[in-house]
Order: sequence, then structure tokens, then C-alpha cells
Amino acid sequence: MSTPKPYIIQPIPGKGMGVLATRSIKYGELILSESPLFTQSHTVAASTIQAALAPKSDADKRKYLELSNCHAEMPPLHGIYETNAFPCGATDTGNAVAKGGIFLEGSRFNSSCRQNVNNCWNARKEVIEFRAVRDIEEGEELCVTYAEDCKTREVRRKTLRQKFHFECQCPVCALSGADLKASDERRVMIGKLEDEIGQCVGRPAEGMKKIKQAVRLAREEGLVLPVLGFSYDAFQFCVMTSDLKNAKAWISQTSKLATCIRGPEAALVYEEYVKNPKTQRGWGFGRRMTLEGPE
Ligand SMILES: C[S@@+](CC[C@H](N)C(=O)[O-])C[C@H]1O[C@@H](n2cnc3c(N)ncnc32)[C@H](O)[C@@H]1O
Repeated sequence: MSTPKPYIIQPIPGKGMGVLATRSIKYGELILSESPLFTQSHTVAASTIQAALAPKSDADKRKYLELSNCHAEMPPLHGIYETNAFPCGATDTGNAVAKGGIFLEGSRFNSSCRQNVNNCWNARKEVIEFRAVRDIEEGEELCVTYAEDCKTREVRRKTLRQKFHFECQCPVCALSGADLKASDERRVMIGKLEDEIGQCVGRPAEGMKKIKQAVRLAREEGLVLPVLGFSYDAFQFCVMTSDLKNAKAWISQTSKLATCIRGPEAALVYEEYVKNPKTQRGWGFGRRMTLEGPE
């Protein structure tokens, strides 16, 4: 990782502390790689957190207590944990979270409904990695997302209010009038297409059309993560129909996106398919046809 750090932590109006870029940061660049102060599995309570903190230095204990706490209804040790923990071990595709961890610097990333940073747990190194998911300019706030992308502002805000007790002040939630309406419509449509794509197993040509539309909308809306999922879906449709040329193009795009968003190690899962798409076990499962490649 390049030093010095490409960010500073400082107060952000309306959001408490936050993270600002101190120079331009390139798409895919590793911004921060951090070990957990401690992790917790499944049952979390003030007592389990106290036990995890006990062997830590006084300075680290103090830093933990200085983290933000949006859960006044809980014992402070637990409230701080629920406000700041990141998943360790789950992917960012919504699988069950086995373990959560506290990261003293990573905890300072605020949320944006158009994130420019993605967090991904690196299980081999036991660190959380934060990467730029697009080019970032000096002075921009670096934000991950705590919200579900493919919902309207009203639904996203409601979820964030319920889970974290704050009113999202990100640039997408600050939209109004026709811009807000267009953003909401794009997000709802992407979510709808995502569901429909999952039901197109026996209709690959139709599934591919929906993928192309969903990718276009996600790009228009500045959402990067959904494109990764859609690219892999498109690869699977091509695998099913023995469309080697387009299968190669989609898996190559999937692998490049995964490398930038989740890191080179996370992208290794696609390595065999990049070399030879026919190794995917669904190869040739459906009727042979030529679909479409990525734009
Ligand atoms: C994990 S902390 C992030 C860092 C925090 N701002 C701090 O001062 O340490 C989560 C808290 O930050 C604030 N926050 C994060 N994203 C925000 C946003 N988009 N709009 C307003 N507040 C936000 C909320 O108070 C939330 O409970």
C-alpha cells in the first residue's frame, strides 16, 4: 500500500467525523488495509465486548470508547459495536454474516447511497480492505454504503433511521424534484430487473436483454457493485448456451471489476473460468445460441 495515507479523518458537517481524500485516488486503489481491534461472532453483548477489550492497551480502549454511538438504548460498549462493526467473512453480496469486527480507522467512513469506496474482508490476511470503486478527486469525502442500493430514498432513509438512527445526508439523498424521481425510478428498476434476471434461467436471451438494461441503469446511477453481479449472471447465461466468445468477455469483465472492487485475491475465484469458461459446471446445459457481450 502506498504511503502516506491518501486520506484524513476530520469533522464533516452534519455527520460527525468522516474521511476525506487528500489527493486524487484511482479506481481500484487500496485506500486502507486494517486489522480488527477485535471481532465478535454471532452473539454479541456488552460482556463479550468487555472480554474482547480486556487485553487491549489503554490507548486502544480509549479509542474504542471515542467511536460514534447511535444506539443510546443499549449499554455503551454494545451501542458502539453496533454502530461501527463491519462484516468479516461475509461477502458484499448479502450472504449471512458470520463475524463482525471493529476497525478504529475504518469506522470513520460515513455512508453514501452512491459509495466511492468498498469494504471487503480479506480472510487470508485477516484484514479489512477499503478500495476506491471509481476515480476520486482530492477533497471528496470517502464513503462506503450502509444502505441497500436498489431502493427509493424513502425506503433507504427509513432503513438507516431504524438501524442507525440517522437521516442520510449523502448527495443522492439530497436530490430533489425531477432528479430525485429519476434516481428513485432507476434504482427500483434495477432491483426489479435483478429479480427478473434470477427467474430467466430457461430464457437466456430474455435474461441477457434484462442484464444489459440493468447494467446501463446502474452505470447511469453511478452504482458499481450491481454491475459486478450482473456481469457474472451474464457469464452464466453464456455458459448455459455454449456461447464461448461472450462467456469469455463477461467473465473477463467480472474478474476485472472484482479485482478493483474486492481486490486481486477475491478475484481469484474467477481465474479458472477466465482461462476456460467451459470449466463452469453449467457449460452447455441449455440450447446452443449466441447471446450478447458487454458494452
Ligand atoms: C460508523 S459511524 C461513521 C463515522 C462517524 N461519523 C463518526 O463520527 O465516527 C456511523 C455514524 O456516522 C453518521 N453517519 C454516517 N453516514 C452518514 C450520512 N450519510 N449522513 C449522516 N450521518 C451519517 C451517523 O451518525 C452514523 O450513526
